[in-house]
Amino acid sequence: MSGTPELASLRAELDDIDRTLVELIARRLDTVTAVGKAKANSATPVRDVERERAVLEAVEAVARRHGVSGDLVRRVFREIIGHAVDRQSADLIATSAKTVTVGFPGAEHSYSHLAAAKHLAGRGEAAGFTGYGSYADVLAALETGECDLAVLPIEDTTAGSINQVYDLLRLREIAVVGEETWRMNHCLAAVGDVPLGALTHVLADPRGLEQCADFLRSLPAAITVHIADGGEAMRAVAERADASYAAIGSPEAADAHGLTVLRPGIADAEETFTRFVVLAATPIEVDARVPSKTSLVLTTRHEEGALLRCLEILAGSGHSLTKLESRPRPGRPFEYLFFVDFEGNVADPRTQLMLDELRSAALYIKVLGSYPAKVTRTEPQPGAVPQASAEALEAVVVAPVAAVASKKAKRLVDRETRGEDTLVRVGDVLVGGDGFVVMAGPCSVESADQIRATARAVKDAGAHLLRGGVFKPRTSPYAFQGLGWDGLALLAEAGREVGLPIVTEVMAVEQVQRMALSADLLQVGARNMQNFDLLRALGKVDRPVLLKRGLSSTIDEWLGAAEYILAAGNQQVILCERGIRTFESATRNTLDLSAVPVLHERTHLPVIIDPSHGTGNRRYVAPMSRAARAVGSHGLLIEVHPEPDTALSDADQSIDHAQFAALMAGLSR
Ligand SMILES: O=C(O)C(=O)C[C@]1(C(=O)O)C=C[C@@H](O)C=C1
Repeated sequence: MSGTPELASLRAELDDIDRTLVELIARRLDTVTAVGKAKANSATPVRDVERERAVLEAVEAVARRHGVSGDLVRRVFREIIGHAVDRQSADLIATSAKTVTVGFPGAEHSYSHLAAAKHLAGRGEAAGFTGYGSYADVLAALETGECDLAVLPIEDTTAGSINQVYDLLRLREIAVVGEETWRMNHCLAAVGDVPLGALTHVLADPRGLEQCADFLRSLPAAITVHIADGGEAMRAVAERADASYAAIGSPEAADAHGLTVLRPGIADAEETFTRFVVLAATPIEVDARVPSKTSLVLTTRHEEGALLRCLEILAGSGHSLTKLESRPRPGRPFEYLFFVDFEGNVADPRTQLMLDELRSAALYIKVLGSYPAKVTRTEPQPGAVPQASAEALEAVVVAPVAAVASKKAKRLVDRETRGEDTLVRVGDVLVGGDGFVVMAGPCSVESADQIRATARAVKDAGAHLLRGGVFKPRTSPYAFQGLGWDGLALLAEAGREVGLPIVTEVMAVEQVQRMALSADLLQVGARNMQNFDLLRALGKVDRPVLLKRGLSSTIDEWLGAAEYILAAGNQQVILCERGIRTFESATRNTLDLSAVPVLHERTHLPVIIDPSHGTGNRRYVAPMSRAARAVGSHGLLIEVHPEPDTALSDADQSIDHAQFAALMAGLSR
């Protein structure tokens, strides 16, 4: 150690003070843990904002009496109290004894790595950390089980939201299980104590460059070099060992690579925080006493004021919105989906009720998860969530969620839940309400020529959607099974050519995501009506679903199947009556047209009729189409083929182009 004996003795005294400070922090943490246990025994919420404010005011007053900056002491204590809340929350959440593996984007000592380490320290769990090359790579590691948790940056207070992460959250089957914040304290570091004027290159990640733009303008001679993250920039500068190269990153990364900090705190904004999401393969249950947030993805209905209605449901039920982010809705230019964060917990029956209401007001909802909140309002706002009474909280803790849910008599499909008719938008076509929509095309897509010819013919006759099977559930395994994905490409191309949205059957869970990319309406066939895994998977995509009635299903079973889709988040369901099995053998099935008025009474969902399967005989398709219209259905699904007698499937019930044109003319009479 360098310096005079006096300096050495003063430093020894400082070491002693620092040790005492840390020992006192440890003692405070022990007491905080005991306070947490006392709260757990008395159903008291973990967070007490009033108490925190009192603690901060008290320590600030002490600081002032000793001539110490009140602001400094407030900041230090905010960190300490934040950690106390983490500890108490973690004690209420079941954690495993094993070492948790955590994936993060970038190199060691990147901000994501630092935030991940901070988060795991807050949970009091042993962890191993692995850096990955991209956000998608981190999530792939989570999905394969290589990591238990993933930590990704999602927004920062100067450069805004990280869209790529929002898009991944929408697409992947992952849950948000936590959040973390990190104060970005960018510094400039190099291999030695070089004057700034001697620097020729500054390495940094794009967001770091954006956040330090003003500072960088003071180094006009230096070229900026984009690197994936600050940790990697520091590593590269250390490895290069060239004094004219500097890096922007955290002081922790500079330290770890033995670099000299040339300038600390170079970010333009005084305080830049980044918020990170913590992700896992499955959601967690958060104890009702832990201050929690819930994240979800939402698509609004095509009605005026639809977003406002959703926000009113949140606010009206006492759930404070903490973030609303809009992103483009894939496949729908200039339409948006919304990412919503609010203070609340899906384990709370009040939040469940609010979500049920939201589900029926929105078109599509995907709940990403509930998790202990880190970023909450510190000051109570006017109109903030009223503090729940002790009895109410006790009720939350005691009432098992399943018991509350099972008492619910109303379902999302029920008319009582939603008075207005649901309008389902398919491409630019609205199904439901007063409209009458005709979907027509071959039973199976057989060739490019066949589907193109029929697409043109049905369009010219006035059809609104093009149908065509590509995966065919046939009674015999030896019958034509459809052209598969190649067929879908032909159908999509034909639909595009004539300007009609397309509908086709999805048969398996694995097909759902891929099919949703090109089909405008996903059909569930009669044989799959109670394939609950398939229904749940369809509930998780933002694409409308055409749900055919099962061959031997009652109306109630059919609505139960639709409920699976709605309950999983997707409210865009059209029901399709296609005939049921009865003793009558004069027709292939018995077309139950009485289902239409029954359904109008019982559900808000649109219902259409398939007279082709319903009768199995082309002679009856036109009369039953007229009857379907008369009875109040919202549309038709009709099989049309250029040469029905040569059709590879359902030849008997297909009509040709001229017959379809006549049918359409007959409908308008
Ligand atoms: O006093 C409490 O209830 C505590 O749990 C302690 C403490 C703190 O660290 O001071 C922590 C969390 C609460 O929000 C308020 C204060």
